[in-house]
Amino acid sequence: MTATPAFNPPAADLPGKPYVRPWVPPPVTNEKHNFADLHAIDLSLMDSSDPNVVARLVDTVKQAIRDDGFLFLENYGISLEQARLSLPYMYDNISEEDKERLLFHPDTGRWAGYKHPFGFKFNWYTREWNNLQYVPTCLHPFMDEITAFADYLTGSVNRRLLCLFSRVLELPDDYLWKHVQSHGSPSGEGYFRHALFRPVKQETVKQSQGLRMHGHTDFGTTTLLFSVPVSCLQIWGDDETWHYVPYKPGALVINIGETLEIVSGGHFKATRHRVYKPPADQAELERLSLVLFNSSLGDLQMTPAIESPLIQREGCVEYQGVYKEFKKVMDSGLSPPTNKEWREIQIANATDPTDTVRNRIGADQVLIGGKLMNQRDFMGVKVVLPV
Ligand SMILES: O=C(O)CCC(=O)C(=O)O
Ligand SMILES: [Fe+2]
Repeated sequence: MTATPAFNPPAADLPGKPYVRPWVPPPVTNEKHNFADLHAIDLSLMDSSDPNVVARLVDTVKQAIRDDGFLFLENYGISLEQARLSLPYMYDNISEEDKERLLFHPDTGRWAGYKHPFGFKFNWYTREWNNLQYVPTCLHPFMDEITAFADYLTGSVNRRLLCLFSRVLELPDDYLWKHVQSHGSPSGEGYFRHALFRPVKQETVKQSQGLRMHGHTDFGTTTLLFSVPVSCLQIWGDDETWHYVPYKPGALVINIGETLEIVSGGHFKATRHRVYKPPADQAELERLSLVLFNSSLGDLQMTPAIESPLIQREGCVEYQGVYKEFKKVMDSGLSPPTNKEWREIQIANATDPTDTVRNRIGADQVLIGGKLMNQRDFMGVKVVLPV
């Protein structure tokens, strides 16, 4: 096979573009305990002319998405320098007027816009890509780079990943890309996030018990996160405890979303993860977070791709979370929510870890086998997640 073209970003020094200093990675933690051991996938092996190399790659991917639902991706075509991880610092120049005008309103079922609790988040949806009016003015000079970057992540990296996942399901290479993934902007119906989190006040750490985002699974197809040195992302292991995701410079952390868990009939695992305070030696560091949340077509019925020879041969797998709960809904004769209904109701009802009213036993929480769980019901689907 011919080699996949590498990312070729627009120049960073075009006339009129403000200078942005390169990103200086903060120090890694000295903490060694309690880190997950994840599979690493070299995406460039997909282009190998040796069919055995490609077959081994598909096998490794199969194991990683069944075992962990999280994996590292390397050699995917973007170098660390090209990623321009400093661009989020441009939000330091956002005007007060833009902050207010572009404030996000999750009750719409979308996380679009700007949020400023402990640092900031800016989420890019189709509306933001298509209309500069919804983009902070201070970012306008960088639209070419930000768009090209998200386009490459979606159209090249995610497309190749979905090709590998289609092969695991023994379906045609473009199956997931054509029939499941949404298209139409650099993030399709999903979104791209720039975020920079400042050190959290002691009072907030106490209120949230160290949590920054509750245990959850992502709604979409795949999530692509840039690996960053400040360790906050944790995954729920088979041992039923939380483990930090280690730092792998330049790698992408890939996580499987609920849509793929359901489409694969539970063969892929939408792993539960959360955002927690970093180890003590990183408590005072800023944390960068660049993430592309890929989403499926909004009107996709969340059901397994029964034409998959893997599913036909081995049946569906009901060992965990969301697929199992969707199956209960289908077995009772009701039709499960569409993808859009499913993601929007969850976004509109999301709770913050500092919400001391909802985050209590008897409100959103229950004890199951001695473990504290969030238990909620969305459109007849029961969602039980470790806190
Ligand atoms: O910021 C991160 O590392 C991950 C956030 C996350 O899991 C999410 O927003 O779904
Ligand atoms: Fe997530």
